[in-house]
Amino acid sequence: MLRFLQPVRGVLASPIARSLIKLRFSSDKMVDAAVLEKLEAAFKKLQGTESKSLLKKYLSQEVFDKLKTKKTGFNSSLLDVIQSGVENPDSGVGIYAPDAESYSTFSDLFDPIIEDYHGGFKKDAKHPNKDWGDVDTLPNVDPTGEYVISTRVRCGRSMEGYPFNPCLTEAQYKEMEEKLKATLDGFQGDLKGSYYPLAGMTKEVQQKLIDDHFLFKEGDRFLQAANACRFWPTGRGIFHNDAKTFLIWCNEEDHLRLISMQPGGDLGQVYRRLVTAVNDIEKRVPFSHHDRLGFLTFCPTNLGTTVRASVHIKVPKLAANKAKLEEVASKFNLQVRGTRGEHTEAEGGVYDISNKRRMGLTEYEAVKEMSDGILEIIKIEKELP
Ligand SMILES: Nc1ncnc2c1ncn2[C@@H]1O[C@H](COP(=O)(O)OP(=O)(O)OP(=O)(O)O)[C@@H](O)[C@H]1O
Repeated sequence: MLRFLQPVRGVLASPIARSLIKLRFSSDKMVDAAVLEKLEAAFKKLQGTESKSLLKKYLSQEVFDKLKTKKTGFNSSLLDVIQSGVENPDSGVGIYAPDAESYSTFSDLFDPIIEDYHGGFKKDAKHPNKDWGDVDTLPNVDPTGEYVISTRVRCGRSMEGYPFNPCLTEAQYKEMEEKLKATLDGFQGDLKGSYYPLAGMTKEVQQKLIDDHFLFKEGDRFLQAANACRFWPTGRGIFHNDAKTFLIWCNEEDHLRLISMQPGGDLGQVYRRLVTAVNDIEKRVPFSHHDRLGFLTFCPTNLGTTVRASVHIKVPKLAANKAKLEEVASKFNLQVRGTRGEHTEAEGGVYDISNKRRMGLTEYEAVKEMSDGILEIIKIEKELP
């Protein structure tokens, strides 16, 4: 520590040096001068943008000063948390947790963002226990098949004992992929399938899987700026059953994404399949869970249930008035995305509409929120002249 502080003694007048000296006796966990300098530059850059991100909204000078010298046991600093939002001022949120400890070390920034995003999950709130509810009670949201093109429910899981993307080593990526592969034989019946590593997959096959909405896209600038794409494509891949109705993404944004999807609006069937698969894999792989925050994920928007239930839906009358569509969606706590997912545009009038909140409610309630909202959206669409 002392050896490290000596070079800055000559510049005691600078705010960076003062912060370091102040913390010298209070904590072993403090960032080095180079990181602090980058952080100061990043904060200045963010202040100079018109960004509408939650990062910009909640990273006040006071919060910044309180957090800028801290780091976690994995050496993650505030820079690791905010760099994606700084690089991408068009981010909706703009922060990621490089490791689980970040949620507490940088709680002065995470907590208000979590509360804002998840509709009032306060810093003293506790996420409810996992509860998939009565899996036989969710409806087909569009029995006539006029509006809903496909339905998908996904959840994220982190393997216990591993940090998130920015802190993973190449060896850990490989190890995690092997661990997943070793469990996949356990799937029975229509969940049975094969694992396809990204390394070695032809570009044509990869692009077809992306175009068909089965596989994550490559080169996501938000994840790249968050330092989440190191050693790509090592340790990344996709498992799917023959019918491509049940899929697992390995080491994209989260360690695992478990996905159930199919054409049409039969949410009940999609949900039952996901619940069966998650219950099955949870018996074989231990997942990171936090007492207060629920299941842990890389992005704070996914904490808690981690569930995003979505439909691809065509509502031409509502789409002709995007403001109205957004108004209805927000009334039902829904999020509207483009056809290829977050940060994309609607193609041919097809929107991806999903539950926005994932914390402070159960898995069942999160999916029900989407279901109720979509039923209402279809009703409004039918009533419009
Ligand atoms: N209901 C749906 N039917 C078909 N494809 C869907 C549906 N919902 C999402 N997708 C597809 O899933 C892929 C991934 O989308 P996207 O990355 O937005 O969401 P995600 O996997 O839930 O993760 P995240 O919220 O972290 O971005 C995209 O190709 C998207 O079009």
